[in-house]
Amino acid sequence: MTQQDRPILLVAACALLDSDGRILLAQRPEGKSLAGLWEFPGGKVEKGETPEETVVRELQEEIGIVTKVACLAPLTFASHTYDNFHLLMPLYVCRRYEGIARGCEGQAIKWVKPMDLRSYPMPPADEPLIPFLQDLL
Ligand SMILES: Nc1nc2c([nH]c(=O)n2[C@H]2C[C@H](O)[C@@H](COP(=O)(O)OP(=O)(O)OP(=O)(O)O)O2)c(=O)[nH]1
Repeated sequence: MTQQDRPILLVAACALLDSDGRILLAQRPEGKSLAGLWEFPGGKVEKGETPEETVVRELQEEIGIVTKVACLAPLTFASHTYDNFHLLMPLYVCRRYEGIARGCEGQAIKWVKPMDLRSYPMPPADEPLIPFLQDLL
């Protein structure tokens, strides 16, 4: 695939924080691309959605917590070329939400201290995001 043929894929993701300043990571399930890697909850921005609405929806669907657009603060973004698309992924931080996080789609989840983020293999697009979280927290 040449650079010209590669579409930009807009994915919105979120660093959900607990009161101890730990970050929620979710493990990508078997059968999906990048299976087994640890990611920030989120997903593709669907037609008619803002990225913030995507995050609110995905957090509810995947992690079972309820939050609001106003509770999301933009932190940074990932911009990374994969084989079949170029990923553009805004990363939000969310500290205010209701409910207890769980893997609603059977995926493993983990609350991780900022210092320990590098112990969890992440998609290549996510690597440059780690220092932003470590500086924030
Ligand atoms: N949610 C999320 N996706 C990420 C991260 N890093 C990263 O490269 N991605 C990629 C993986 C996927 O290609 C895409 C998110 O798509 P998705 O999660 O909505 O869809 P999906 O699992 O069905 O993905 P796919 O099997 O179609 O590739 O963004 C991340 O930290 N969080």
